[in-house]
Amino acid sequence: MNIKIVCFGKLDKKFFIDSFNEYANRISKYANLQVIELKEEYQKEDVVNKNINSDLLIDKLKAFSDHEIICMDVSSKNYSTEEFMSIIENNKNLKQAKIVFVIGPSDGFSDKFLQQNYKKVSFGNITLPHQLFRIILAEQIYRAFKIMNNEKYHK
Ligand SMILES: C[S@@+](CC[C@H](N)C(=O)[O-])C[C@H]1O[C@@H](n2cnc3c(N)ncnc32)[C@H](O)[C@@H]1O
Repeated sequence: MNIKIVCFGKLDKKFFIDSFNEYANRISKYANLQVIELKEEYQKEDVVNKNINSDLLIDKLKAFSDHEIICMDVSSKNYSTEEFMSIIENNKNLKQAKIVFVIGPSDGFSDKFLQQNYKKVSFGNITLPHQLFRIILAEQIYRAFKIMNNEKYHK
């Protein structure tokens, strides 16, 4: 299975980098994981930044039209760990299993972006910083594989 995480900016603290690498290593037993980091516009007005960053994402995601695109969005439907796992599990059975998870920029997504036909997933009604969220997403992907493979981890 091929899994991509499209996100903004680089992890800028050692503890973020180490934590993400830990889960990325664990995931590598089950899937090819690739992180695509986009350059975030943050120097203009918030609404302008949001539109520029969201338009960049829409453009980038055109290259992944053969992937299932999952947009991580705080305000969308809440997914339990098991529901999240089902998304990955459903893809696992496809011949060409390709998933892209999208983490938004610090100002979130524009209305235009949210109107695109992407599946949207929330991990709950708390807003996490995008760097920390990258680690939590990686942990949930790893957890999903452990559950799918009936391996001891999830409690
Ligand atoms: C700092 S948050 C953006 C906050 C922005 N005000 C919003 O409402 O989207 C950056 C990104 O992290 C991800 N994120 C943070 N918390 C999340 C959650 N609870 N569920 C899903 N995604 C989350 C989303 O992809 C979000 O676009």
